[in-house]
Amino acid sequence: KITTSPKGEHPSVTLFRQYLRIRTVQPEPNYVDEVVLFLEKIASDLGLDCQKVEVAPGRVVTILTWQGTDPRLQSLVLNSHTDVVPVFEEHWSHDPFEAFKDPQGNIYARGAQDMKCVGIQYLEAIRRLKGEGKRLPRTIHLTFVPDEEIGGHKGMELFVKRPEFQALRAGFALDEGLASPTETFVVFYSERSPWWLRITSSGNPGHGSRFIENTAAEKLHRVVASVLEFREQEKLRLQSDPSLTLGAVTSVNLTVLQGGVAYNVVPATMSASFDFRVAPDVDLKAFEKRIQGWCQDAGEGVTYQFQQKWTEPRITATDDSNPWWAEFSRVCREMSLAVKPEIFPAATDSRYLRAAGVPALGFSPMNLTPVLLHDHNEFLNEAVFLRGIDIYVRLLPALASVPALPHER
Ligand SMILES: CSCC[C@H](NC(C)=O)C(=O)O
Ligand SMILES: [Zn+2]
Ligand SMILES: [Zn+2]
Repeated sequence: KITTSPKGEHPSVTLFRQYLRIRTVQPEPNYVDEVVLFLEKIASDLGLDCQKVEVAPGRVVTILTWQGTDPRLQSLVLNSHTDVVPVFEEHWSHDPFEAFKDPQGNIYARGAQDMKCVGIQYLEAIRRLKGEGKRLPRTIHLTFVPDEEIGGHKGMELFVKRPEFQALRAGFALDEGLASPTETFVVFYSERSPWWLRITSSGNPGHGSRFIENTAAEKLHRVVASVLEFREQEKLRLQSDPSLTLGAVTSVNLTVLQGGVAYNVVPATMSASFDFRVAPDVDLKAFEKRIQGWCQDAGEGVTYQFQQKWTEPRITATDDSNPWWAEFSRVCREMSLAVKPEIFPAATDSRYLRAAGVPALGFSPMNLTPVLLHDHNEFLNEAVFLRGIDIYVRLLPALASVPALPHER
């Protein structure tokens, strides 16, 4: 239920704190009982249409819609995910699901930055615009999706394949970005492709006291060395060129090692798992060949399998060839917001939207804020949160008024 504001608190902040108290925490987020009801209540308060699409059992996408005045035009999609990552409660100074606010206005909660703030900011901007009697040409759909934090496989990945998504006729989308510790805001126009792969090495087994030839461990060591050498090169490339950001290079980490049964038994197989994040300008076929080469060079019986392999990186143009970018950047200039376009270093649901043909920008309007997503003591200051609503109050009318594009005429 939505209560009245504590004395002196802005009602948008109160609503934000209520959303933060809903435990949509992975791995068992409660979507259906609480979030959907919470969003339905807001939809009815704001006079927005509300539909629910259950993309997988218990996995509901809730869509709130503000109809535009010109039904021929494609819509603006404002996406946010409703789930949050787990917490290590003992490392938090306050209960991460209490949304405690300190005297400086810092609101501590899991999801304060990632990304319950953005979901409420969209809604509160629309509340204000509707309150001013505004009508906008393009329809605005707010999509609240499940399971982003575990890859979106039972969330956005399924949703973009559904007829209900087609029916939204999305022309452009906003989705999450990252906080920025400086005055400058960051906006993300592409993402790196997650490639999660396990390299398995097989070799001769035998007694641990002997010099067994051609062991799984020796070959695994060789391939791991090749991967880590590549890692070092990319790290140096990033460090030596100040124009590059993390998202612009390919990173890799060795994250899991498996194998072995006993100290004195040389195992027949061992494996190493890697989290690669491939930059969007990389030729993916050639990159896979390179991985194949590292395996072959390590010796017979070294193979790889993908656990996750994204092969559809897309870039949303950040020049005036993209009318959505032109409007976005114009509003930022008018508001004197410094904005830096970057490639998102990790993966968000934007990748599914872009691959479905919808240009998308990742933008969470949080400057002067340390980057604490997935970290202990995640917080957002209420003044920064409220400023974000002001920013959407300017952005949404501009984006929802982009004139008919050539394919819409
Ligand atoms: C590949 S699906 C996992 C998604 C997750 N997203 C974030 C933002 O951490 C990641 O990049 O690891
Ligand atoms: Zn997120
Ligand atoms: Zn996250």
